Amino acid sequence: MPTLLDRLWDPHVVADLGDGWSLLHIDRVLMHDLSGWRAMEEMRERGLAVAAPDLAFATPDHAVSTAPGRRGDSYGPGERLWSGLRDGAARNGIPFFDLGQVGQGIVHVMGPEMGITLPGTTLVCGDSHTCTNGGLGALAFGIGSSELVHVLATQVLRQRKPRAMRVRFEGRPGPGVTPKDLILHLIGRIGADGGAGHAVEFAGEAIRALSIEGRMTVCNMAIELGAKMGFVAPDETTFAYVAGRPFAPGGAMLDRALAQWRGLASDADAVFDREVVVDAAGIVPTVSWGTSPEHTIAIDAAIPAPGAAPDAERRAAWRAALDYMGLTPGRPIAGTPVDWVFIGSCTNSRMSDLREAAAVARGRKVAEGVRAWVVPGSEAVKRQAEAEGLDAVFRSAGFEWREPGCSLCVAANGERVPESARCASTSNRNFVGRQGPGARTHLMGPAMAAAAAVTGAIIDVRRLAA
Ligand SMILES: CC(C)[C@H](C(=O)O)[C@@H](O)C(=O)O
Ligand code: SF4
Repeated sequence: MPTLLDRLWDPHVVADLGDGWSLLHIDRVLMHDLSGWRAMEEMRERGLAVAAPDLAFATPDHAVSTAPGRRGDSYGPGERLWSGLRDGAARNGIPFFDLGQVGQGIVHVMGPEMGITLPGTTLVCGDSHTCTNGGLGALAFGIGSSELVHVLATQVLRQRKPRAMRVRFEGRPGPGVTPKDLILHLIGRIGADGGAGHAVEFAGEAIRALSIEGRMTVCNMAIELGAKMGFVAPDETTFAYVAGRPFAPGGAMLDRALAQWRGLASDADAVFDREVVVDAAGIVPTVSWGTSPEHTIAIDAAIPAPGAAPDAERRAAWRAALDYMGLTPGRPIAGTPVDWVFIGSCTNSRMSDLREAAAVARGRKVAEGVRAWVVPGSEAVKRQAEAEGLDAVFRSAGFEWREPGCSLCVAANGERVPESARCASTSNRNFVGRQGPGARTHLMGPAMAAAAAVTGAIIDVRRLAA
């Protein structure tokens, strides 16, 4: 009767600490320039050694400039974080993927792409979107700074086993409906706390049909459901993705791994603490209108009125969100003009995302008065996109083609959407001030964001003539 959560969790339990707590072995640690740098500083101050440097990996992503020709010191305040991460990694014998090298990128993009993330592994990072790696069937989750120091020093971590939740996307979504729409729709339906206290297994026909990149987009936003962990059972699609990657096992090791990985699934009679079924065929392109990822609506819907909120608390939240976003209830969300477009972030900056956006941008022009950025998720994505000529497609349409990093997703590197400007964004959080003080964010998928760029407004990409 075990669930996939049991099969991922139980083999990693080093000790049962009672009351639902376990001491877990951690198989992989990823570090970025904000949390990773700080953890290694603390290790040094306390005279602690890294227990297993060969299981840890580091790359700068948050506080580095993404301007063409950037260097580690291009963004002044980030220079210390970039060099601190580099020096900390060197001191501890941890591989560091520097700017301009394959392996550099948003930490959740580079882990899977380098074969660091493997099915069945426990993987942690001092970053809430670590759940992205669950797209490969890993038990991956974000941890706090003291936990990160603990893992680096001991390779184990004290954790409470979450409850098991399954979301089944049944049926197949229609043309023009992307993984981002699946997850935005789900969060809109069950709320930003819909997965709180749970680990979410994403399943069903629509999930099985997704590429690994699509599964990562879905798992990326598990945290926006309040779940620290989200994952998909690995299958042949997963195994084909992993094989041949730089840090993935090969030869006889791969055969042994595959034999194990094939067992990573929930039993047919597994019992979940919570189960949600979604009709994927009924989902249309979805966008956010407010300041929480649960504030999402179908592209053909009207901006909601606070009076329609389910309770008093949310009525107040909706009112404040509409005010911040400068939107009028009752008006269609489609047709809302945008000033900025951001295609990037660990949600949607991989090859499939850029291909999807480029297909819309090809032969079109960014609307007048709109600034549109494409920020590839990693150096490898950037090189591949350039090899396919996607950078040229974007550039000739008037998009800016930039260097890999988090950039406008969180505005931690000096890049920001100006105050009051409205941005169509492929990222995962539309919080107040997230893309810059006073900036207004609308979450959507890459094709929808590209469509907003070329029309100057939020629009149903399916209405753009081919
Ligand atoms: C800065 C980092 C710790 C943070 C996170 O934990 O997610 C960031 O990546 C984000 O997306 O808000
Ligand atoms: S791209 Fe955005 S969500 Fe992802 S790690 Fe960077 S800041 Fe966090």
